[in-house]
Amino acid sequence: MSDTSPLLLAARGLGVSRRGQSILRDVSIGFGATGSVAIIGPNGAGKSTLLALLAGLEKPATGEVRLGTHPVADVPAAERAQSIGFMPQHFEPHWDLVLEELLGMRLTPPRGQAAGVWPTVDEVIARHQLEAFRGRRWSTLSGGEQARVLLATVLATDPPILLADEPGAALDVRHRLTLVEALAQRGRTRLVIVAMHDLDLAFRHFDRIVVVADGRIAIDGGEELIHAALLDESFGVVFDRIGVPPGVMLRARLRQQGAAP
Ligand SMILES: Nc1ncnc2c1ncn2[C@@H]1O[C@H](COP(=O)(O)OP(=O)(O)OP(=O)(O)O)[C@@H](O)[C@H]1O
Repeated sequence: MSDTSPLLLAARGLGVSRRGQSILRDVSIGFGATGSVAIIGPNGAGKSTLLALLAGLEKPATGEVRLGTHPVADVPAAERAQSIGFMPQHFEPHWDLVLEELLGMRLTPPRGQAAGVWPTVDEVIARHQLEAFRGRRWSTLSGGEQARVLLATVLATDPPILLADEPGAALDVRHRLTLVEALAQRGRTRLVIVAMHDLDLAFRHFDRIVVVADGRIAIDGGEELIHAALLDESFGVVFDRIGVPPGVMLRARLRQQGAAP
């Protein structure tokens, strides 16, 4: 997408191989300081790997990720954690703490930083409507409840960049919609990059859609991509575009089911 503003996060020529298999190949992509970006693509396409590289949590075999003007690998971990909030697909804390303790640990500012700008545990609990879980141990929360808590902890410090790996996967329809709307809204003032499988929500709510397929960026653009034939090809299905004013919705069919009824 054409944008002349400086990039906040940029990847150039990323390549990753695991067990002799190429997982990402020559991936280059840049993101400005604001925007909501949905990363979509079939299972195993490389979405999580790309997010982990962008977060500086993994190192590529080739290429580089830059956070502002610095290679992300050179940014000290504490500073990186301040700049990039990362919500992984799976998270298990080292200790099975109760929510209040978990938030307390997360909300301790790094040494030398004033505590005043950080929200308190009570503020975060109130903001994200987590009162019912305050005294509950992590292991006793359902998958959807854990996802909500995780997001609250990641957002607590208001990082300029939020990377989230399928944050809505375990959420019921209302919570998923609430979450996606909140992430899209956040993209107006911050950079939000979300790997997700719900194409309908991606196209309806996000500014930019990046399709990763077979370790490459297959398409990168705006909502007009919903009409791209490459979308069908990337997912290996046939999409029917169904008019639902003001836009269209995708309904997938398996290719071997033949032509349209
Ligand atoms: N540690 C690992 N060792 C070997 N292969 C790996 C490892 N991590 C990931 N892979 C492989 O890399 C490929 C990309 O994985 P990745 O998790 O990035 O895909 P994804 O697009 O996020 O998939 P999904 O939608 O299923 O979450 C997959 O084939 C996966 O099996």
